[in-house]
Amino acid sequence: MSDEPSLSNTSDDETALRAVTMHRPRWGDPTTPADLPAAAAALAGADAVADTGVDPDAVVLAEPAVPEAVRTALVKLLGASNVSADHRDRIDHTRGYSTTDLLTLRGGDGSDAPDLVVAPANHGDVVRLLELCAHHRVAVVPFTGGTSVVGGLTPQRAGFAGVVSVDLHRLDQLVEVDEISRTATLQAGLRGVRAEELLRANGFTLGHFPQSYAGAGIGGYAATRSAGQSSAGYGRFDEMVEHLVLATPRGTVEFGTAPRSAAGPDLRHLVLGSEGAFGIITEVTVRIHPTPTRRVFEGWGFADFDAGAAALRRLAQDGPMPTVLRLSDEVETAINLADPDDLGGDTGGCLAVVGYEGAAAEVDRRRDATTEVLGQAGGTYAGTEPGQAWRAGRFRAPYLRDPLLDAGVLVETLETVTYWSRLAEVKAAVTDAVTTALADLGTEPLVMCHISHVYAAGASLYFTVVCPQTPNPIEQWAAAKAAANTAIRASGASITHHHGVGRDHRATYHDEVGALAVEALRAVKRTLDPDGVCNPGILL
Ligand SMILES: Cc1cc2nc3c(=O)[nH]c(=O)nc-3n(C[C@H](O)[C@H](O)[C@H](O)COP(=O)(O)OP(=O)(O)OC[C@H]3O[C@@H](n4cnc5c(N)ncnc54)[C@H](O)[C@@H]3O)c2cc1C
Repeated sequence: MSDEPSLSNTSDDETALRAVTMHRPRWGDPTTPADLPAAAAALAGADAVADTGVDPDAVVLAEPAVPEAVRTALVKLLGASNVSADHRDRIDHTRGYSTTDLLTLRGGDGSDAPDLVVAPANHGDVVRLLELCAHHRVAVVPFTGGTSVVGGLTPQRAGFAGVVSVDLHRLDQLVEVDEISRTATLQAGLRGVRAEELLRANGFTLGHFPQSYAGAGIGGYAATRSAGQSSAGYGRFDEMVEHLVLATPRGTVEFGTAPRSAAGPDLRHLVLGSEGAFGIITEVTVRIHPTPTRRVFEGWGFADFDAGAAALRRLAQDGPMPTVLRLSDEVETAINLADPDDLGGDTGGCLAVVGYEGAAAEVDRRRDATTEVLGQAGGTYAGTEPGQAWRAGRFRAPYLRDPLLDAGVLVETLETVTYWSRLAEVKAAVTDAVTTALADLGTEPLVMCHISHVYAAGASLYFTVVCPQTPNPIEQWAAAKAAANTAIRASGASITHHHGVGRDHRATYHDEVGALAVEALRAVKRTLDPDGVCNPGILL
């Protein structure tokens, strides 16, 4: 390699990030908002009117509907300071962080606000509050970081005596580190950033860094089968999980007794991805790794997306595997939203970001071997600067959505996963469907795509869509998303690789798995949650 790799501990990397308290409808640390990049203003169109939406404090909420007896019992169980009907608390637990969620709240609609926000201190509290809510038919929404983008925090209210959001932030302990087995037991309310801090103090990393890292947490990762940006090296979150503890209205169930077992089906996978529909995950034991002593992030250029995808496939199938492996298509390479200063810059072709983490000698060995494969596959080494720039900006990128929405730009993402043999077809079908749907509304979009999670058999596709807003951007996005869902299903891909099902994907998910499978899941729900109070309308 011509340039010396940097061992990075810069102030803007994941080791320096602090967990922040987010306030809907804006992202991240309120003291560090993003400015609208000058070049992005043009994306809004000539008629755009700047609008930051209704002040959240002015959003009108219904009187809390939970029966007084339930509220009194919750106060007795958790203490008055952990049972809140405060306006700001309710707003901050209203829906998630999809663009539709944000636009709905910006429009002054607080109709999905929970009646109460409660904060249990431990597993026993969670079991008891579930029993109580089941007895009184009050719907329960588990809340870890609140960053769901699929309507996972918007339960069905009809038929229930009220809705309680269970914020798990007090379950924030690193329970145990088993250095010999290299596992750690984490309470579910731990935010990802804090979990990493605690593990780092013990010489370990979890290696799970989703783009929502500033907000999301352990319970949410497990409940949604989250995938972090280092999935090539560390795996998806569901692949890291050894053991889970689930609180249900009928008591406690534990899943996972050994690293591999032939004792029937692997029941951990009933809970991973269950999105609160079967109960509340209170504790997760995960695999951990020694803190890396070397990190290198670099860029590779490819003539086009197909050439880049073929190179990634070679690595995924025959190795070696870097820790981070992602490929932007031509449009995303040219329009780099993660680096606002670079907006509009056109380097041509496609950029791949390749990252390595681990012990120094092992990183060097893996990097040399990967370099050889990528070179043979037609890649051009672009130095460490593009990789470092991506790493430095990756957790800032979500901040950009707020000024874009303020300026009248519609921006949203969607994702899917398919086999390598169908990847190009699925990419083209989704791009075409979204483009046609939005162009029909007079708002021709930019549709960008990248691969960020690879497997021997296939890869995920992640799309970012940007266009001027129409007067009704919620309906506008609904049209685009419906077209994308149809294209995804018609091309045989899955409705989601890592965002999950929630309410938004429920119908398409049921179509994907089939009626009998849905019936089987309903039977599980009936057993664990006979009154159906656990996140009703989510997943099932
Ligand atoms: C800007 C942005 C970037 C994102 N990037 C990524 C990414 O890179 N990778 C990725 O995988 N996802 C990403 N997401 C989606 C989201 O962050 C993930 O789904 C994440 O795993 C959710 O974690 P959370 O702690 O915020 O969960 P929450 O939003 O609190 O909950 C998610 C769902 O799980 C349920 N739930 C929460 N906690 C529990 C629990 N303890 N037990 C049972 N059910 C529970 C909730 O009721 C809800 O249905 C992104 C979202 C945003 C807004």
